[in-house]
Amino acid sequence: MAQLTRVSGSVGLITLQNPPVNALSAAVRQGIVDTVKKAVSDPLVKCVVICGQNGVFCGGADIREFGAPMTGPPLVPMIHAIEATNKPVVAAIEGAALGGGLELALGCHYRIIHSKARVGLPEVTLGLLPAAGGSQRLPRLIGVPAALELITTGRHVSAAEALKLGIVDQVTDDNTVDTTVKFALSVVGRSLESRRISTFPCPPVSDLDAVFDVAMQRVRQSARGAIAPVTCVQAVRAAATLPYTQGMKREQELMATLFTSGQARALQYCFFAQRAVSRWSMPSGARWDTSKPRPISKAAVIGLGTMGRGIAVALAQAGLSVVAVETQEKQLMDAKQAVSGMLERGAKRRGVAPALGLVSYSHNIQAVAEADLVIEAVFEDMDLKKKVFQQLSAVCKPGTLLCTNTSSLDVDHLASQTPSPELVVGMHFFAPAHVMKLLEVVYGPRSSPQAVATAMQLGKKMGKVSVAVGNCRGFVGNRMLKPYMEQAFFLLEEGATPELVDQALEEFGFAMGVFRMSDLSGLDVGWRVRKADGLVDPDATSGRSARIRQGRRYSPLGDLLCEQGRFGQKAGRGWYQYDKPGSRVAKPDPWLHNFLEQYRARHGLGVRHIDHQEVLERCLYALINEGFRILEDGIAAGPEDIDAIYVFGYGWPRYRGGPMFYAGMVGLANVLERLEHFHQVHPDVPYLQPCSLLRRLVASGSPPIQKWREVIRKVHSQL
Ligand SMILES: CCCCCCCC/C=C\C=C\CC(=O)SCCNC(=O)CCNC(=O)[C@H](O)C(C)(C)COP(=O)(O)OP(=O)(O)OC[C@H]1O[C@@H](n2cnc3c(N)ncnc32)[C@H](O)[C@@H]1OP(=O)(O)O
Repeated sequence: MAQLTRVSGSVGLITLQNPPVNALSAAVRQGIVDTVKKAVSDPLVKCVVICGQNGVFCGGADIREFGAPMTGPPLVPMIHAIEATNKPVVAAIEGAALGGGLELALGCHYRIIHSKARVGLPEVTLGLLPAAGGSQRLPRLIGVPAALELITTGRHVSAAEALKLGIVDQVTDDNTVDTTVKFALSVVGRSLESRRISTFPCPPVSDLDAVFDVAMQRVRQSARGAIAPVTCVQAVRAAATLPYTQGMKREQELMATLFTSGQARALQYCFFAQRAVSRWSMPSGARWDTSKPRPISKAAVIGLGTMGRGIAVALAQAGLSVVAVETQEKQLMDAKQAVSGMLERGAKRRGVAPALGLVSYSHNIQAVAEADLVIEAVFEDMDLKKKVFQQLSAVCKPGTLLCTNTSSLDVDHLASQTPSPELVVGMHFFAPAHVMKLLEVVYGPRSSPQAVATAMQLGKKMGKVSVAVGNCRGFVGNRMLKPYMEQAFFLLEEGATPELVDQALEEFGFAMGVFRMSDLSGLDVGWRVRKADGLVDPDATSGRSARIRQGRRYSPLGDLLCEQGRFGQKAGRGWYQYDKPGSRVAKPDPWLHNFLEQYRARHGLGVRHIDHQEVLERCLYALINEGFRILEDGIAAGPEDIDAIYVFGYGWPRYRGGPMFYAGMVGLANVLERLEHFHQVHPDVPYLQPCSLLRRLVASGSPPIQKWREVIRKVHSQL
């Protein structure tokens, strides 16, 4: 809806009304068309101000409407009509003017913005381009290079920067609507000829081809397979090289290709998934809206290795006072320096003062006595963590929330070391903890809803995408990673190379293939876990039995590399070779290829041709299958939780929506059929056996992902 009122005698004030962000739904667009017409034809109205209700100008097109057939008046002619009026129209921007919201403002003759508001054309993050004239007007207003950067990144711009770039005409600290009303009155009678951006020529650029070549190269490199950034460059090129009308035609053509693309659907799904995970629920029925978090002002971190340092930084940057504890003096001194450095660099980037004073350091665990919440981040060893939890129980004040940053150990077992297991949750950060967006909040069977609510709220405060998950080996992310990596190892046994597997996964859109990733994180990490699980058997050297452990197919390849000291990047060799330890440039290693050949010969393994399709199906479908098991087990409440975890923590390409969304896109029946095939070929690989929830979903007609929860609920009610 949009409402027209007359204020200050002769100003037609149009207020967009569609909470929470005044998105341009069909009703709002209709409202704008009607009120503009009315204001223009009202002789008492001399000028028009457009604003949004509740302190937000407009969050853009209503993303919820994208999946459905278009109704209501289209945006492009609506904005043209505003630009063409003979009465000045001024946008009063509070909160945000994003996407179609900024395009609407660019159709106005002037723009006044509040100093705390921001503007931007983030369509590219939704797999789209600014197709209500944004790609044609913005370059005409601020020049091609600046517009290219804003449109291809989707970056939000502060009011101050918007003024500097020339996007807005004035910044105010006062009441934006009052200021804009006065401004509108002051420009009544002035010619509007020079205020219609569509009539501007694009400011000339000296070497246009070079500018676009560089931009295209940049987006191709950083977008890794995403089509919208490339299309955005093409649209801006149209602005720079074509008359406005033809540029608009091109904008629409390009938008049409994006609008129906799977990538746009995936990215829009991610937008809502990111927000849906904050509405968490537990199998007990506890929920986000009925569980009240505790206030946390003082936190503590135990253990200042890489993870502990990052967590301390994340907490301090969120404004909490932090006690950082490390028992070893030398490690404590190193950590102090490292944490201060990270805080200083972060503050410089964000243009704020570093929160150095918020962190205090101690080698004595007694220092955490007054903390409201403690995050244990010591070495991944159950006995050590148990000891820390026992100490914490003795030291902390009553009611302190005890959290563990374990990546796979049993949170409930740790909880049992304390007299208040309801106050224990997992807070699984991802390295580097002050940078990575994902936080898995792990609840055990005894964790209280209040403890979960507190950890989730703290995650939000730290700017994380926090996902509440149940307690099981590896939780959600690492549990799904296991079958994925296992398939990659098996593919090497069957004839693939690390390069082939990684190339297939990187072309799919992963930032790094499984072997490069494994070299980066260190092969010894998994080796230690496998040893603890009793899987590593140094005596089993040849024959089929050497590749069977605990009754199922097993590849000892990773163990054999570790026995050679090939721990990955830090050792200068792993699945690849590196110029020196710590170098990041992975090169194919003839030693490794020779080693694989000898290994296959020793075990009598035939080599066959493996193509990218098989790599993707084996690795990804095994991972997805485990995702369905996780849903079936109630470890994740819905597919959005799994997808958010993979997109924000595991480098899954956002434009593919996450593993569960991807399964829906390729077709659940297809995934099931391929898993059945692979399981038939490899009956000794339980991870390839299709999960019963997947069968159930296919049997119920492969409903859209939004309906999976209904099927899952039915499955759970029958258990
Ligand atoms: C056939 C081919 C031709 C087709 C031609 C079509 C022509 C189309 C022309 C123009 C197209 C324009 C494209 C766009 O405008 S796309 C939208 C661009 N806008 C955005 O990307 C902004 C998205 N929103 C945000 O960034 C934030 O929400 C923000 C506005 C900054 C507010 O942030 P915050 O205060 O943190 O609040 P939340 O993010 O939690 O959001 C609150 C709730 O509002 C919902 N929301 C937000 N934006 C939208 C939107 N644009 N549409 C619908 N809903 C939106 C959000 O989901 C939250 O809801 P909930 O609490 O239920 O999760």
